[in-house]
Amino acid sequence: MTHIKICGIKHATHAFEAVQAGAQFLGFVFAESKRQVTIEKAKHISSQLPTHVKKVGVFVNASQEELEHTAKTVGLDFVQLHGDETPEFCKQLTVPYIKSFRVRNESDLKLTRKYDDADYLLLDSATGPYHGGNGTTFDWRLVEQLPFKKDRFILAGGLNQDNVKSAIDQTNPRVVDVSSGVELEGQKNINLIQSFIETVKENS
Ligand SMILES: O=C(O)c1ccccc1N[C@@H]1O[C@H](COP(=O)(O)O)[C@@H](O)[C@H]1O
Repeated sequence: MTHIKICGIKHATHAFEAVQAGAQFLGFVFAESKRQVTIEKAKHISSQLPTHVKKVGVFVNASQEELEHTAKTVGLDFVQLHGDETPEFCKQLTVPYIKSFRVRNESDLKLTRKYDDADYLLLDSATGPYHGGNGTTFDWRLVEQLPFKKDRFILAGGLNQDNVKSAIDQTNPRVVDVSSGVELEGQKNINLIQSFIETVKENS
């Protein structure tokens, strides 16, 4: 079964609806972004969520101190790293981590081999001005060359209710991760969150 991560949560109601619909992971963006939340806000939302829901903090080139402090304060299960964090940096972390890769070609996939202690490896699009959350897809055929086991594979980048079935059929990820694709006019939309989750559940 494919698990679901709804990322860019800023409001408790969106978190509750996503969990009710069946999301297993929720993401809070602490990196600079239109989806950025404060530690206090994320902690407030996170403290009201069931323990089976995995809380993920999204960061870009944060220090080890910031990652670990935020994880402890908010009660994060994972930190998700979208910057230039090296394998050596990641190995020192005392919190479980997801490493993100911006995929253009096969050699981008080879980089994943260096992060052998990552809990999950997330493949995202390289198209767009931001480190993530661009709402663009990459060539899913590249996933055929995946150099790690599918049980650690998170597919991200431009997913939405219309393309997630073919994304799952083509790449068979452990987790699908969506942010832009469940937003309307820059805000999370409960109907889009529900229909994304329903589509994944029907097709995995
Ligand atoms: O969502 C953001 O604003 C963001 C900012 C900085 C790094 C990562 C971010 N989001 C992550 O990007 C991918 C793809 O998102 P989308 O569905 O294409 O919008 C996903 O992993 C988000 O968690």
